[in-house]
Formats: sequence, structure tokens, C-alpha cells
Amino acid sequence: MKRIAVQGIVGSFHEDAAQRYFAEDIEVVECKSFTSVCKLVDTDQVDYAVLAIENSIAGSLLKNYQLIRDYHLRIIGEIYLHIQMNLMAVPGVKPEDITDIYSHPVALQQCVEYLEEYFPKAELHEGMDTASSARFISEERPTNAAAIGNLRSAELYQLNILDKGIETNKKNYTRFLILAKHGNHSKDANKASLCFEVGHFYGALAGVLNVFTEKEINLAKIQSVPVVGRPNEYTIHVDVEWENMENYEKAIHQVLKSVSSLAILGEYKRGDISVHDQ
Ligand SMILES: O=C(O)C(=O)C[C@]1(C(=O)O)C=C[C@@H](O)C=C1
Repeated sequence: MKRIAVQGIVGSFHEDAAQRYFAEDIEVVECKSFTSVCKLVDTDQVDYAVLAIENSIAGSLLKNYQLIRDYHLRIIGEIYLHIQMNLMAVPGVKPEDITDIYSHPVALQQCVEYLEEYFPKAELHEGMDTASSARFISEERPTNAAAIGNLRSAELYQLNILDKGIETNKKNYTRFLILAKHGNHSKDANKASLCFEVGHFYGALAGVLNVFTEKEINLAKIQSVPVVGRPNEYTIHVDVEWENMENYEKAIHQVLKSVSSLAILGEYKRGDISVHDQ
């Protein structure tokens, strides 16, 4: 059985992403941090890891870009999940009783408008993940606190749903990457994640991006990530998609001539944003 590391516990969105991506019996290895998730892959203690990389409301998880590079991990796939957030508490607790709310920081960010409108005075507590926040509420049984998470965690930890769909925007999607220690060349790859650095002179980045245009490669995402210890310097991460693999290979060949370093983090089959709606 494949062993998959995720940050958080059973009932978290990461666990859900792992179950849906592999769609077979898997052993989920619960971790306390994104760093320990990456360490487990690096030291061969798990086969794969699932790592959130961006959310359509909260934006990119920059630290995770850095971790993938630091641990030299390979991206072998991706999955998008439609994220719905819910307010939950132990039975008997009413919205007017709530003074404290627990969840993952990214989940809290996704509900900021709702929290400002309905719970402007509540103290927000950042937990390891949404599911452990739900479990905490379930174990401690506070009469003045609630957690934010998915419906599955409410069910698993026997909490009452006080409000459903509290995220700021209903089109709330998180993209998760599937990571391994070694990449495999996938024949049905139609997307790649690359990173590179360019010099500080005019047109340096535009020159690289133009290569993709010329070769009819779609630039799906561009993200600059600070180089730690070198202020004002960035690694440029791009996700590119193609119809014709040959065009992609030619583009890479060309790009190599104008960047100071290029790493292909992974070539994989692109995930479908609408498939895994809750
Ligand atoms: O807290 C969880 O349940 C998670 O899986 C973490 C996480 C994240 O890291 O962004 C995953 C998906 C949602 O965007 C909210 C939180």
C-alpha cells in the first residue's frame, strides 16, 4: 500500500486531496508541518507527499515553493479541490456564545469577510490544520468556541454545523501538488513546473517568457519567490502547458540559453479544476 505524507490529520483537506488523487487504498502519514512532510519524502519514509501550493482566495503558499526546491522534490501530479468552509461547534453551542474560533491560517484567511461581519470580536486561533481544530473542539468541548473546516471533519469529530459555505467566494479552489523523491517521465504529461533565475537587466525575464509565446506554450502561472540570503533576488517559478510535447522540448532548449539556472521540478498531467467539487 502506498504511504502518503500530508500536513494535518484525517479529515483535513490535504487528506481529502490524497484520497481523491490516488483513488485506491492508501496509508496516510499525518505530519505536524510542511517541512516534516518534505523530510519524510526525502528520507524514503513515504512514497509520496501531497502539498497545497495555492488557493484561489488566499494566494500562493510561498514557503512550499521554497521547500520543494530545498528538498529537491519532484512534482509528479496535481489535484484541485473545491473548498467549502463551515463553522462547527459541539452540540448546544449557539453563534452568540462564540468568542474563540480555531482553524488553519489559510482557512481563516478564506473566511475573513464572514468573520469580520459576524464575529468581529472573536479571537482567532491558528491550528495545524482544519481537522485538528475540529478534533480539539470535540475533545475539549468548549461552550464558547467553534472550528472552521470541511463537512467531513464535522462528521468525524461529531460537531454541529452552525453555518455552511462561509468562504469569501464560492469559487474557492486549492491546488495541491503530488511530490515524490524521483520523477518519472510521464507520456501523458501536458504541464510542467519550472524555476529559473535571470539577470538584473532590462528585458531579461520578458525574453524568456517570449520563448514560450513563440513555441505556443501556455504560461499558466508565474510566481516570484525570494532567494533567502540574497535580498532583491528572486527565483521565477512558472507553470507551462502545451498541446504538443515537441514544442515544449524546443522551448526548454531555447530557454536554457538565457537563464542563469533552470530546474524542471516536474512534468505531469494537468489537473482538472472542476472534477473534485464537493
Ligand atoms: O487545514 C487543512 O485542512 C488543510 O489541509 C490545509 C489547507 C492549506 O494548507 O491551504 C488546505 C486547503 C485549504 O486551502 C485550507 C487549508
